[in-house]
Order: sequence, then structure tokens, then C-alpha cells
Amino acid sequence: MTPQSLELTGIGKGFGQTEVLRGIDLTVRPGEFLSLVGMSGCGKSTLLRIIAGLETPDRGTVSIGGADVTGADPSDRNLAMVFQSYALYPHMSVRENIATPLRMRRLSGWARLPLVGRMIAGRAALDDIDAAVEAAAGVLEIGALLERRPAELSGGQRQRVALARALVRDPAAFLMDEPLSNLDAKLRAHMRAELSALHRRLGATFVYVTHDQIEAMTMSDRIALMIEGRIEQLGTPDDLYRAPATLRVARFIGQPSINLLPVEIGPAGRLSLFGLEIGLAAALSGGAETTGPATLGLRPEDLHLRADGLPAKVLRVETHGADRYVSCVLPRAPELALTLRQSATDPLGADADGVLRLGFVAGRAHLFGADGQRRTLHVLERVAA
Ligand SMILES: Nc1ncnc2c1ncn2[C@@H]1O[C@H](COP(=O)(O)OP(=O)(O)OP(=O)(O)O)[C@@H](O)[C@H]1O
Repeated sequence: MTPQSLELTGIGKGFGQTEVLRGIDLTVRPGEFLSLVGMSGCGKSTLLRIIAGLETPDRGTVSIGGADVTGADPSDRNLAMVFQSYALYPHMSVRENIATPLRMRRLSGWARLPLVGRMIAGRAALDDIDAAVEAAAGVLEIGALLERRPAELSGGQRQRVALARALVRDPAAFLMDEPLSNLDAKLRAHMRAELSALHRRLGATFVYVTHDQIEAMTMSDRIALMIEGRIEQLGTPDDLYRAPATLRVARFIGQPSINLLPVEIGPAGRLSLFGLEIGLAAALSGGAETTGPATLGLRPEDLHLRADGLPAKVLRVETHGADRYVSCVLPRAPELALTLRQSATDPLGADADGVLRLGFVAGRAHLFGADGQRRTLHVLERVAA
């Protein structure tokens, strides 16, 4: 099946008094891997369920490949849904599990049942189903497991069976709701790579719900970051990381989190931190407020040691393989914790009192106005990197 686009227009949904989705406009391009990311409760699963037809929106429309399906039954949308819980039938073999969606669609009545079906369904229909099952199992590399029951499989193998069962239907798009969250960390990393490879091989449209930004950042073509029932930013993983549109996006994306410092935008947009100018200026055009308090965002990898930098006292050092994360506080503002990312092989750079001096890569700083919106920054002076 050629990959289809999905279009959501003005989607609103409430449960009782709670407004869970507050006007979602989103187009998923044909063949795109798009992730819906956000904290627990932001509405991403509800949105996915609305696309699937498992939930009805209060407002707005859902289209697949340009056709309005807002009122259509889930079974008429030809979308495959993969859940966190796999939802495999425990009493059936892997082969029968994968074949089930095709039996439901292609066979009628009693012939849908695995054993009875063998006796009464037409040979050609069964051969077709067998061939489709073998093909899907081949893609997911589970051909050797077809006669096993789900209980005899590892978590990763079960997830692969669930994916094969989705694949066998040749759907217009795949909808996945936290499909990897039951797996241990190592297997999750492995399955991330497999899902990306599967997406590339199929060229199908994927909509993937997760609260795990690493999953979203590593697999997606684009990410829709949802906050409180709205899309806060839609863009490539790089867009969200390198040019967060709002302070809320900057806070959500990145691990360890972005460092945030209170700055003041002064005359001509010049920024000062603790009363000292720092060689950056806010662009003055277009912003609501031109001067006043703002927030400077610095990613941990954009902080570095600098002889005449800001003194910071080391609180904790964590080594993560090749990286080292150094948590510090500024004596000027002890409530502000900063994280610096270094190569684990570099010297820490702290003096005998555990104090180091921090500079930052000016060209990679982010500025957010008092309204939380991104502001354009100019580098005024050359700051040594
Ligand atoms: N059927 C329902 N009835 C009442 N409230 C619901 C229902 N489904 C979801 N909600 C509420 O809507 C909000 C959004 O739920 P949703 O499952 O979409 O969030 P989510 O972003 O997917 O969160 P999570 O990552 O925890 O699954 C939550 O506050 C949830 O309690």
C-alpha cells in the first residue's frame, strides 16, 4: 500500500470538565516517522486513539490520504495500532497471532477460527494468508519462532510479533503507543534501531507516541512536542534541540536538562548576567517586550572551562562512559544548579576548593523573553570557545 498522509484539523477533546486536547492541527506526511512526545497526561495517547478511531473528537476532523474519516469505524481506517502491552493472544502460536488480522478481514464466520478455518476456508485464501505471515515474519526476523506461544518468547521477540501482526495488514499507517516501554534499557535501544530500520525498509507512515525524548530524538523525522493538550513545537529533532521555540520546549528536550540563567535585556538589547554584560544582544525587532528580564539557555555541552569565566562550585561529578556531567552552583546564585558536560578524559579543571570557572559558546546560547518565547540573539564580541 502506498503510504498515506494523516491530517488533523482543529481537534478538541474533553473528558468531563477536563479539556485534554485544545485545538490540534497536524499533518503527518506520507512515509514520515512522526513522534508525539510529552509528559504524562499531555494528551498524546488520546490524540493517537482519535486517529485510530478508538476515541471520538468533540471538535475537528481526521483525514487519511485526504479522505475525511472522522466518523468512520476503526476497522474502516486500515490503520495498524501497536501497543505497549503487545496484546498477543496467549493461547495462539506466533503464526496464528500474526495471521489473525488477515483472517478477520479475509475470511468470514467460522473460517476465522484457526483450527476450524483450516478445515472449511478455501485453500487459496489460506495459502495467501500463510504467505503474508511468512513475509511479515521474514521482515521482523522471527521466522524461526512461528510455532511458539507468546509465553515462550522474550519481551523483544513479543514486540516483534506484535509488529509483524501490524505489518501483515499492509496498513495506510502504523500507530504506536509506547511500544518499547516494557523492555529493559538495552533491549529498548536495540529495538529503537530495529524500528528505524523497519520504517526505512517499509517507507510507511508511522505515528509514534512516547514520553521518552531519546526514543523520539533518535527515530523521528519530525517530533510534535505536546504540552497540556497543545502542540508546543513541531519540527525535526535538530530543530527542537538547537532552536527550541519556547522555554518549555528547551526545558523538555535534552538530557541532562538545559541550564537556565536569569539575564536582563538592557539598552540596545545588550544582555547582562548578574549585572555584567556577556557579549550577547537580543534582536530588538518584532519582540513584544524589548528590554527587561529574560532567560538565557545553555546546553551542558556548550559550557566549558574559561580562565576569566564565572566561578562555580562543583557539587557532584558523574561519569557516563565517555562523558562526564559536572553539577555546580554559582556562589552568586546558589539556588541555580548548572550542569557542564565534559569528555571523561579531560581534566575536571576545579581548583583545591572545588571551584571551576565557566564560559559558554556564545553562538549556541538560547534566549527566551519573559513570555517564554524564543528571541533572536546576536554575538557582540568574540568569546573564545
Ligand atoms: N477515557 C478517559 N476518561 C477520562 N479521562 C481520560 C480518559 N482518557 C484519558 N483521560 C485523561 O486525559 C488526560 C490525557 O490522557 P492521555 O492518556 O492522552 O495522556 P498521555 O499524554 O498519553 O499520558 P501517558 O503518557 O501517561 O499515557 C489525562 O489526564 C487522562 O487522565
